[in-house]
Amino acid sequence: WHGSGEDRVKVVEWGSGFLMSVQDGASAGKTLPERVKIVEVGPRDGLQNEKTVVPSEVKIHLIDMLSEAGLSVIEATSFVSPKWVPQMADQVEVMMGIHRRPGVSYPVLTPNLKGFLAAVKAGAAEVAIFGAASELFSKKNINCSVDESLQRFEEVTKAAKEAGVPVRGYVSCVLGCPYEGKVSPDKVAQVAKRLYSMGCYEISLGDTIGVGTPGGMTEMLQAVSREVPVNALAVHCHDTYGQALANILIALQMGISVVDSSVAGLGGCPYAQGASGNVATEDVVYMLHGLGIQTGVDLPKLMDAGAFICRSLNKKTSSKVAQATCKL
Ligand SMILES: CC(C)(COP(=O)([O-])OP(=O)([O-])OC[C@H]1O[C@@H](n2cnc3c(N)ncnc32)[C@H](O)[C@@H]1OP(=O)([O-])[O-])[C@@H](O)C(=O)NCCC(=O)NCCSC(=O)C[C@@](C)(O)CC(=O)[O-]
Repeated sequence: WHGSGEDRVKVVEWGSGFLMSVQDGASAGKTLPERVKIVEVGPRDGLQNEKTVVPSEVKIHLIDMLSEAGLSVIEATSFVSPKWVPQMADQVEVMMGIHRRPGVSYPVLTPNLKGFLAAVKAGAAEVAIFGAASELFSKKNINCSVDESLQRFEEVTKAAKEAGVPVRGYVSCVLGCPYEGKVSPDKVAQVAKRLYSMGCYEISLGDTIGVGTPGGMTEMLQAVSREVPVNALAVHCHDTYGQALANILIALQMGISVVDSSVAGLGGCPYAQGASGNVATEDVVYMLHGLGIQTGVDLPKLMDAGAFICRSLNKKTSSKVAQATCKL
């Protein structure tokens, strides 16, 4: 049971029965990971696009609820220019306010050395740099070409290495760009390789506008995995066209065991026209548990976090699982 009073509803994880047939069918003969690490990006990717200012206390409470729910990686905020992304301007308050649970990592986005230094000063113990496989998206998002961005990221990874801070790397627009259209898998592989070579321990491949389908996902992952070991890859799927879970299943079948998602399916990138929210964490957890894959996440507690942020933002959840089981 989950919630209280009239809102109390029964959450049943139907997963194992239904998804066994998926295992018997689509995944037949393919080994799925026993455990998946979920990287919760709701407080950053989810909230960066909100039009009205979300109070820092709400962000802090959300992050604390997510860590209570068992998520081991929660992307907390961004150290980017407040002129570019005003919603993340309270990054220091957020980093200072959260109750850090042992064993939980709270990475933050840092586009350049200035952001990295500010993040470390605010207590960040892990950072993420974010590049793109599309020139026009790179220009719109971080105001420089892909090559220029990689030079900036070299400065960040060098400083991070000296400070002993792990760095995660993102590649955006891996399955399509809102400004350039189709993106070549080879370009994605080149950018991923550069980020990995400069010391990123994990490369998250972002379908920023959620246009990819399983065929494109397979082709792109084949190209990238020729350059970067599969165990250093993650997928980051937006769900604009409803393809995210299918694409994630493909990634799992190809040996990837790190999945980014956003509670209640919040989000979208302010510099990617048409980008909708990330795949909902609730839906990813439901699918993974149904496949018998461990996540360490308590689904009812996660749904409480989703209900909390939806109430605070006065919006409906995008999670199908939450819609099916709650009166949101
Ligand atoms: C990268 C910049 C800063 C370049 O922006 P710029 O204007 O080219 O930077 P600049 O170096 O010329 O500096 C201009 C001003 O910004 C300041 N500045 C410079 N750096 C920083 C910093 N780190 N923190 C705070 N302030 C900064 C700097 O001090 C200066 O201040 P002023 O003198 O005008 O007062 C800007 O374009 C920016 O902040 N972009 C961030 C965009 C962003 O956050 N996008 C969303 C995240 S990406 C995403 O969502 C995709 C992802 C990761 O989720 C994966 C996926 O879905 O694909």
